[in-house]
Order: sequence, then structure tokens, then C-alpha cells
Amino acid sequence: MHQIPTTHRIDPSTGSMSNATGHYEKRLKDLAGIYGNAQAFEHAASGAGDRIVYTVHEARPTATQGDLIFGTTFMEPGQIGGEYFMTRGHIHARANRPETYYGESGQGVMLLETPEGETKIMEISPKVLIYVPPLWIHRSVNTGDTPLVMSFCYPSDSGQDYGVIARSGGMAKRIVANGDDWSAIDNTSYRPRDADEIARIYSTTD
Ligand SMILES: O=P(O)(O)OC[C@H]1O[C@H](O)[C@H](O)[C@@H](O)[C@@H]1O
Ligand SMILES: [Fe+2]
Repeated sequence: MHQIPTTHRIDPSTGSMSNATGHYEKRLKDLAGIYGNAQAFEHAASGAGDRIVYTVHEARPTATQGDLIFGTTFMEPGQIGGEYFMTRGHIHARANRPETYYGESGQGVMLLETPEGETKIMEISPKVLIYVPPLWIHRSVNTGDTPLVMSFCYPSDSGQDYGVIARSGGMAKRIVANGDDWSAIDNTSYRPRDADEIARIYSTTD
């Protein structure tokens, strides 16, 4: 009847987590369409499409509503046409489910966007915890020159909707290299969500 409590040791440098129940890798060739410079992406992917960009280790104790999914993301440093390596990004399929991220090693930013198109950009580094409230689209970006490792936790019934970013032509901002620092620029392909799309997102909440 009761589940058994578990302990998980996280290695801040590799993102490995003991007693994980699964892991997956995203390779350059899996990430077509997320970068502004399609030609730079094709060039990089044709040479090194199998290169792993990020690895997720996770534990999913049960799928029961009210349970949690937690784990780590390890993301390599790199750029495509001046734009930093990043996750695909998503809103939760049940869009009012929140998430936390905790910096383990490296430097990065969380790029956050509401359905209506407001942007927030939060820096993450070791010992910094970021709370992603319900209804925010989220993507992590490695702005450093070392791996970015973060641990995360979110409700087990959240799910991920990746199409929300594709349908708007990406997120409103892109995180690009600017000398030794990062900066946010407008994504010229971005199309703000219309009222139907916004209503669809809100209709997933309960
Ligand atoms: O799912 P992506 O947008 O590719 O991001 C990869 C992963 O990043 C974080 O670790 C999140 O907590 C995961 O839920 C997410 O799946
Ligand atoms: Fe998420």
C-alpha cells in the first residue's frame, strides 16, 4: 500500500542520479527547427548530427495524480549560428502544472513566456532555484562554456506540449552570444498566439 521512500544521489558535474527510472538523450539531429539560423543548423547537423546536446535522467515513482517526476538535465555547451544550445522547450500539457529547477553546475538561463507573449529570462547557476509557475512556457539555455546541469521537479500528470512553440514560430526571444556575455534578441519568425490558441491552452487546466 505505501510506496517506499527513496534517496537519490546527484552528481553535479555529470547529472547522473542514482535510482533513476529512466533517461533519454537529445541529439543535434533531433533538434531541427529550434534555431534561428537554419543553414547553420544544417551545416552543424550534417557534420555531427549524432552529437548529444542534452541528457535527461529522471525518476517517475508512479503516474498517480499528486505524485512527482524529478531528475536532472545535463546540457553540453555550444552554439548554432551564435545561438546557444537549448532544450526543445514546452508548456505542460496540463498547462497549469508548475516546475522547479535547481542549478547544479554551469551557467545558463531559463527562457519563460506566457501564452499571451510576455517574456521573463532568469539566470541559473549553482545553488539557484527557479520556480516556473503554472502556465509559463519554459526552455533552458546553456550560456556558459561548460556543461549546464540542473535538477528539476514537477507534478507527474503535467505532460509536455512541444507544439505550442512550433505553432508560434518559436519563442518571442532568442538567447545569443554577445562577446563574453549573452543577450536576448527578438525572434523575427515569432507569431503571437491568437485568441483560439490561448483559449486552447487554458482549456487544459483543471
Ligand atoms: O522536454 P524538453 O523541453 O526537451 O526539456 C528537457 C527536460 O528538461 C527539464 O529537465 C524538464 O524538467 C523536463 O521535464 C524536460 O523534459
Ligand atoms: Fe516542464
